[in-house]
Parts: sequence; structure tokens; C-alpha cells
Amino acid sequence: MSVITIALPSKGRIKEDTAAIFERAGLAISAVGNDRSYRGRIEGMDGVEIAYLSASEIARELASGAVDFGVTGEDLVREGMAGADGRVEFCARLGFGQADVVVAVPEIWLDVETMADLGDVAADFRARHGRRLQIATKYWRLTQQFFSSQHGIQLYRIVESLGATEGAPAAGQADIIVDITSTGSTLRANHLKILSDGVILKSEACLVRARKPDHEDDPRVAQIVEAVRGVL
Ligand SMILES: Nc1ncnc2c1ncn2[C@@H]1O[C@H](COP(=O)(O)OP(=O)(O)OP(=O)(O)O)[C@@H](O)[C@H]1O
Ligand SMILES: O=P(O)(O)OC[C@H]1O[C@H](OP(=O)(O)OP(=O)(O)O)[C@H](O)[C@@H]1O
Repeated sequence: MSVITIALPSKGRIKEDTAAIFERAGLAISAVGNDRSYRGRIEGMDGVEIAYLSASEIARELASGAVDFGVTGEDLVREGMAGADGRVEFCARLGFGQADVVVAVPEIWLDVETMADLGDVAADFRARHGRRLQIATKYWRLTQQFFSSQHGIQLYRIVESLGATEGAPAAGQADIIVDITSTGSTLRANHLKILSDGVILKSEACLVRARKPDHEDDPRVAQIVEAVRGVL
């Protein structure tokens, strides 16, 4: 019987809520080795290992199939792999870690309220400014899908941003942004507004399973999913 690995957040904003859900679900975790160990096991369940990783690492490990289950944000999973629904199953939405991935533009762009308006701006941008519309984001894949595939906007350039994305327009590094927002205060502080149809994804923490043929008749897999669903 192969080992089932569950990756849980080792730090960050979704760590504590994840631990609480597993506890409530009767999946009590004990550390393997000392207290600072990044490995654990579930009491009373043989052949199940817990691996503690960061939220973005969990998304990567689900993509590569290195882990069987992971708890992480839907945004990170969809950004981390093409065709996510074919490769992983979102088994449960856990009700915390909510954040929207949004398209936001400077508040002073008074005549830009929708993606269609933004498409018009992008089409004229080179003629007016001598370059393409620049979008600051760390969500490359979600941005390309939303702009190119969903809205048919092709004339833009993504500028990679690894932090303080909301500051990029004021700093002259980009014209608009794609980033996550929860309370909206960072957008407001940076004089940015969300387009009315600019919500790309409403994300939250999820229990995610890498689709593997072995899982189909493995009772431990069904047991883990049912235990978590049972306490939501
Ligand atoms: N206000 C917020 N800012 C950033 N992320 C948020 C926010 N609210 C919820 N999230 C979600 O939390 C998840 C990221 O968690 P967190 O930022 O704690 O990870 P992390 O430990 O910093 O991970 P990593 O180091 O891998 O980026 C994402 O799925 C994100 O959508
Ligand atoms: O809508 P709000 O409630 O203002 O939250 C959104 C902001 O919070 C996060 O940044 P954070 O400062 O947590 O840093 P991080 O991106 O490094 O986690 C995120 O990257 C946004 O900038």
C-alpha cells in the first residue's frame, strides 16, 4: 500500500485555520520527530503522511503529483497549472483564506469601467503612448487566460511583480494591475478601482486532490475527503 501524502501550510495566513479544520474533522496530527519537524502523521491512520510546506509550494507539489492532497488557495492552484480541473479535484472549499483576483486600474481613468472599455484603451495604447498597455502581476497564467481567451484582448504586456503590485502604476512600472484583494484597503490606498466585470477568480482555501488512478479504490482517500467535508 503506497503512502498518501497530505501537504498542509507550514506558515502564513491559512495555517491556523487549516490545522483547526483537520482537528475538528478528527484527523489529529502529531509531529514526527521534534516540534520543529516539517513532517507529521495522522493519529490512527496508517500510511498517511503530513508534509508542511508553504501555500505556493503546495500548489506546485499538487501540479507535479508529488503529494496526494494539499490545502492551499484556489488562486495558487489555478495559477500553477494549465487545465487544473483535469489534473486536480477541488474536494472542498474550506471557508477561509478568501481573496478575489481582480483587474484594477487607476481611479482617474474615469471612462474605464469594464473589460470592454479596457480593451478599447489597449487597442489605442500604442498609437497614443508608443508602447503596449502594461499589466503588473504575479498571476501570469490567470491574466493571460482572462485577457486573451475570455476577453479577446491581445495588445498588452505583463510586467512581473513579486510584491507591492498595487504600487506599480504610481511608480510608473505598469499602467494597471492584476492582484488579490480581500478588504479592498490596499487598492483604495493606491487609488485603484476594480473593473465592474474585472473579478477573475473568487478564491479561498480548498482541500485539493491530485488526480491519480490509485486513488479510486483507496479507502483512505475517501475517508480523508469525507472527514473534512463532514465538518464544513
Ligand atoms: N489579504 C490577502 N493577501 C494575500 N493572500 C491572501 C489574502 N487573503 C487570502 N489570501 C490567500 O492566502 C493564500 C496565500 O497564503 P499566504 O500569503 O499565507 O502564503 P505564504 O505562506 O505567504 O505562502 P508563500 O510563501 O508560498 O507565498 C493565497 O491563496 C491567497 O489567495
Ligand atoms: O484587500 P486587502 O485586504 O488590502 O488585502 C490585499 C493585499 O494583501 C496582500 O498583501 P500582504 O500585505 O498580506 O502581503 P503578501 O502579499 O506578501 O502576503 C495582497 O498581496 C494584497 O496586496
